Amino acid sequence: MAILWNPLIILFIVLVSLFLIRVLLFKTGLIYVTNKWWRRFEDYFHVYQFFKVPEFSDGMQHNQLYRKVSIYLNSLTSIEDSDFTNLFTGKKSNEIVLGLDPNQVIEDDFLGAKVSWINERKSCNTFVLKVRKADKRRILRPYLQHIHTVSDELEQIRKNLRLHINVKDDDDDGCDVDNLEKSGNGLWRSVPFTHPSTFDTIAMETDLKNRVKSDLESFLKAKQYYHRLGRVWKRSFLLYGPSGTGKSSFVAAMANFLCYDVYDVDLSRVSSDSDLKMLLLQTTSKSVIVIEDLDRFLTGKSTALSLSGVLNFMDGILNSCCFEERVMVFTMNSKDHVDPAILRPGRIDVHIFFPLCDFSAFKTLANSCLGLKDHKLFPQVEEIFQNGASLSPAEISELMISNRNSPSRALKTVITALQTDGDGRGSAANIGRRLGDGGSRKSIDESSETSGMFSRDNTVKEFRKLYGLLRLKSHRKSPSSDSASEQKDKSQPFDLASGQRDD
Ligand SMILES: Nc1ncnc2c1ncn2[C@@H]1O[C@H](COP(=O)(O)OP(=O)(O)OP(=O)(O)O)[C@@H](O)[C@H]1O
Ligand SMILES: [Mg+2]
Repeated sequence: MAILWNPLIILFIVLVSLFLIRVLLFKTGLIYVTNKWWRRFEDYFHVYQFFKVPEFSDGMQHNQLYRKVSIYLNSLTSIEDSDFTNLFTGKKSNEIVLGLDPNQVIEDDFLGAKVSWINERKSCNTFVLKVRKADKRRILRPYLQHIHTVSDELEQIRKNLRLHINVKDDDDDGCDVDNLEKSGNGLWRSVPFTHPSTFDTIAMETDLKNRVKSDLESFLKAKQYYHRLGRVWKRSFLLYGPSGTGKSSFVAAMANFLCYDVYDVDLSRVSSDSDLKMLLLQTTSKSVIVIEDLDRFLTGKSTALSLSGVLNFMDGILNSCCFEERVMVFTMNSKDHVDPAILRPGRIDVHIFFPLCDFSAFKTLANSCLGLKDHKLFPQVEEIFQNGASLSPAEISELMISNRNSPSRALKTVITALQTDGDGRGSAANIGRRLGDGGSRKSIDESSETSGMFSRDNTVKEFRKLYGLLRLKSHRKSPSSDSASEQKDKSQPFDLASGQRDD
């Protein structure tokens, strides 16, 4: 009998018992029952305060806080641990989302305090927040602020982006505008914006891409900064370069990155300057406003719009009234024949040149279109690029995509195309024939213009100059050489303006 009082034996029995209790609690689910009892027991020692968030106010106005709380609660992981909850299909076909059930209670932790919410469904739907009185003063305000922030972020992520296009009442060009959703008092029609382009899918110099991304990121956070400077919180970009170099895809990537709607202004459908103003007035914040091929429009014969109408659209007084949190993007094939007033410093914040394909862009395309990181034909391709031959990324990706079943054949086709093109870039007709009607080169003029830019001798120098990198470098080297205009540029995160201004 004395052996039972041996301390080692006692310790052994205690450990085994604890182990068995643990197994019993966790394997059977008794742990949940115990937790529940424990919480009920704890509740007896606390005083609680309740806050109601009704769906509607007394005047039957929608309570925005109710919507935000709902978004927030449905995103909590603790909803998965509830005794029961609703399952719904999400926006994507394979997505399943959790949703609170009527009268369901859900718990949350904030700054070390435990709070709970009841999804009350009576005559008026209400969320009831239960907070310990001892914690109320410390956590209530920051907790509600936290709910605001989280729900705003979630809304931004889940937002279904839309593409808005401007219409004329008497549209008779075959575009069935009646099937599109009306927006902005009927001047705009919209469709879901589902363009898959992202910054990852665009073949572009990495440094430049990162600069654009960080420019956009700092723009998103810069509301106070812009206001302190007395500037409207907007940013404008000029994307220019030969056809098929990714300008339109880049606009889509920007919109996807920012999670902004796109307003695509078709100037040929605008009948007067005041029409253009009305269009601008009816855009919403958090949007990218795009005018494509501005050079073509300005050098065209349209009499409906004046140059000053376009300039006012870009940065007129109207912008300061209703132009918060918007990004404007203009695309052009060339700046050459554009009125200098459009290009004057300060009119458009950032100028980005889109060059023809170089070897580095080629490798990005080979990776994305063919899944090739390296290939024995790459050195040959590199040599051809070094000799000055170039096609647009659109032309090269088209050749790769149509031969995607055989990467070697795809590369050989690209090599032949580059060799045929040579360093003259003059045979636009050939390329057009090679690529069929979809060939993206638009005119022989454009090709000769670009061959000048990328002549064999000064490719690298011109390339860097066009990206404005030389200027950025010199800024870094000589901060003391501040001219008035340089000072102005420093107020911007960066400026990729190139061409004459840099010379
Ligand atoms: N830099 C690039 N990276 C990846 N794909 C590209 C790039 N440039 C063009 N492409 C591809 O080529 C096609 C045409 O590109 P996009 O329409 O963006 O060119 P663009 O510069 O707007 O031409 P345009 O001046 O004729 O309007 C798209 O399918 C796009 O995916
Ligand atoms: Mg385009």
